[in-house]
Amino acid sequence: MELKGIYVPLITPFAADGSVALEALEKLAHEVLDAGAAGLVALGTTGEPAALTPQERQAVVDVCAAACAGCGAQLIVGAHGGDTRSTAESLAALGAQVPQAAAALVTVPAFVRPGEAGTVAHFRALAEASPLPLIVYHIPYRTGQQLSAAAMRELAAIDGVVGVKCATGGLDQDAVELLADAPDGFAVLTGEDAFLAPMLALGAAGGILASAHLATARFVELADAWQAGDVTRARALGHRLTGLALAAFTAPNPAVTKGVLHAQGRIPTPDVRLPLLPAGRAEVDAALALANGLDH
Ligand SMILES: O=C(O)C1=N[C@H](C(=O)O)C[C@H](O)C1
Repeated sequence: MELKGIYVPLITPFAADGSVALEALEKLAHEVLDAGAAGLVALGTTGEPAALTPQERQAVVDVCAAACAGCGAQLIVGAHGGDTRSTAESLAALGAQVPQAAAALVTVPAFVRPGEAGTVAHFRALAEASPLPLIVYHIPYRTGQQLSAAAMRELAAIDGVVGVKCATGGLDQDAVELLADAPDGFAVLTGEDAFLAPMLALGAAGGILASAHLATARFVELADAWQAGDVTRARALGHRLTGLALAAFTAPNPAVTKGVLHAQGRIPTPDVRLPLLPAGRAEVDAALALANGLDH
């Protein structure tokens, strides 16, 4: 199993009555897969998993699993828990629900700040118990826990840990150090939309990117261009996509992406659930203009 390319962490569309719009989700899933995405991420940050009921989360995973199965794409599912025991329970439940999933995307424990050694011990315990391979979701501005390149190498050495999603707010020294000598069979994916191009240039395997909803084929083309070593094409495309990637994050994710998808008629409402608020008109219009200019 190789993790490579562009994975779209699907938003969760809501109907006007506030329920999850599963038909719209299914349509969106097919749209991004038809545009060349390597797979879907169900219940990523972008899917607002904390605001969904357990039943809604299950339904979202089922829709994404069916869409991936239909075209041989990879399914990655977010698994969340405040501690090791509850995260292991979530992973066991996921393994029973979608044993065919390529991996579970597991956040570094948030708020607790267990230190690097505690984080490694957490993933070692999870990997031993998990029915699914694990991708470490490293996002220190949400979790409060930094990871050095050395710690990421320790994680990469654990059997069953198959990759890391680096979302560190930029291109930092630890990612550069890790990619300079990337561990075999360990996928470094970026979760920092505006830094996709430089991360690919350094050898990242791909990305998990909310903004890839809005121009999926172009993001796929960018990843393919770097893989093929076509630097001229990759650089030009990377520059064009950077504007869209930045515009998609001018309000807390996924508000702008939902606003654009709604304006394009692809989801029934732009609604997000509290504590998120909908994006403003100006933010949506700016991203919409860029997305329409790139065509999805
Ligand atoms: O859904 C995800 O997973 C992503 N999370 C990041 C975040 O919102 O912090 C952004 C990235 O584009 C996808």
